[in-house]
Amino acid sequence: MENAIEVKGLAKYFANFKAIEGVDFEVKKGEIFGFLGPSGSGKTTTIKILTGQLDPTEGEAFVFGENVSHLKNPKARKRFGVLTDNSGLYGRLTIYENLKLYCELYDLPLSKIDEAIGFVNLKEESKKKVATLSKGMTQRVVLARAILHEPELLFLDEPTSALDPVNTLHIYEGLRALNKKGTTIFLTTHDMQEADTLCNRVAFLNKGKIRLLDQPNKLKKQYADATITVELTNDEKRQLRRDAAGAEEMYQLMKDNRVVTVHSNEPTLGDIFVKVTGGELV
Ligand SMILES: Nc1ncnc2c1ncn2[C@@H]1O[C@H](COP(=O)(O)OP(=O)(O)OP(=O)(O)O)[C@@H](O)[C@H]1O
Repeated sequence: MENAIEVKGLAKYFANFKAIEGVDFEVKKGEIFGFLGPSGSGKTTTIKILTGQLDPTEGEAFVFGENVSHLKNPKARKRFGVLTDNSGLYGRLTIYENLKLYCELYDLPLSKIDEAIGFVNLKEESKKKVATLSKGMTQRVVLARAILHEPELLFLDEPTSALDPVNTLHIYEGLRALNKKGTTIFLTTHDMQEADTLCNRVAFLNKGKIRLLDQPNKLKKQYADATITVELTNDEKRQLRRDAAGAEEMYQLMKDNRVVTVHSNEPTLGDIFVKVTGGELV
């Protein structure tokens, strides 16, 4: 499968401070790839390099085979969409008018505006001025703008950080639909649940370095402990090992009709992150 993104030995120093160092990864076309890490781990710095907003100190990065140093050319940026916190919206214009400006810039039919506004669940607010919107609404307008031209690759920096649970789920649904239509998604988040729900593969970033990279399910299997928890009719919770002795005990408990529930002790991505990095996810 062709790669949408390739990163080799990437580093960014701010004076003597190493924001990221020795970062290597690839994102395949069609993937939703999660770049996960706590505040200050280097997620935004990486997105800024990948979208041509910052030059790396060392290493190389390619988007659709093109060195990102060429992305200063606006035409080259047409193939991707970006959602970061620097919104670039016009406060005195309405949501609709802001999106119309972008339609004109990208030479898109105005019908795309309604699609994008529906995507982010803002139909009723479309005539409101952006300056009057809440943080979560503004975040959704920025997302609408990022997907307006149905980019082949979408960079999302913490896309749901200001959203309520209902709109978060709405955005997840929309992102999955967009991905099904062919958009590759590079997503940064510190929300491990979000990453687990959306991503095909995740990279754990801590203090500027990638510590682990794989599919969420593989990681959970790899780090699962060898026990299951059985809840019994007398409210007792018993830990059974996944071996012959555990199977024997389970057989007996089931035969005696004492089993209420059985749970595998699978770790969350958050548990694995803390285990691997020794750090907290804040
Ligand atoms: N322009 C800059 N000058 C100096 N230091 C910077 C600059 N930009 C980022 N840094 C530092 O680099 C580190 C990584 O920052 P970055 O914004 O990439 O983190 P992040 O993982 O996106 O964090 P958050 O989740 O809080 O957005 C931080 O310690 C930050 O203070």
